[in-house]
Amino acid sequence: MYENLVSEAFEAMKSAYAPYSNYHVGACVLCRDGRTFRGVNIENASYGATNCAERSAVFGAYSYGYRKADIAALAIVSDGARIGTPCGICRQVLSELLESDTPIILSNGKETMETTMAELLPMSFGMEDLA
Ligand SMILES: O=c1ccn([C@H]2C[C@H](O)[C@@H](CO)O2)c(=O)[nH]1
Ligand SMILES: [Zn+2]
Repeated sequence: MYENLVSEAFEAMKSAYAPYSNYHVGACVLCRDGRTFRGVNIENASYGATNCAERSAVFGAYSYGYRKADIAALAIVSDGARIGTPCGICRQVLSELLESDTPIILSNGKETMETTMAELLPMSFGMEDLA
């Protein structure tokens, strides 16, 4: 499943800007109307200013007016030795910007797995806690 989405994420990964870590990540959001939004990790000499690929991709979709109900799936791929999973900051951001059961496909080209935000960040903090 989601072979085309994973392929597009790998295509995006070629544009990753990662001169410090040399760890390249690509992501691709699939919207329910078929549109896709790519993202890559973009590093900075001020390391903390780095943006991850999955946040870049989801921010792209949101920038065109798509919201979590419009997002069908997210692929995140990397060139690491093992499958990369989203960092803590991305888990927090994605838990608000994706439905908890939206398929998230992770791959490093050798292995592929599917997960969800419900699995990646159980008991998450969100806007309902601010009521
Ligand atoms: O899920 C992840 C994990 C890490 N990175 C990026 C951030 C940084 O550029 C590099 C090393 O942490 O990988 C992502 O884009 N997504
Ligand atoms: Zn991240």
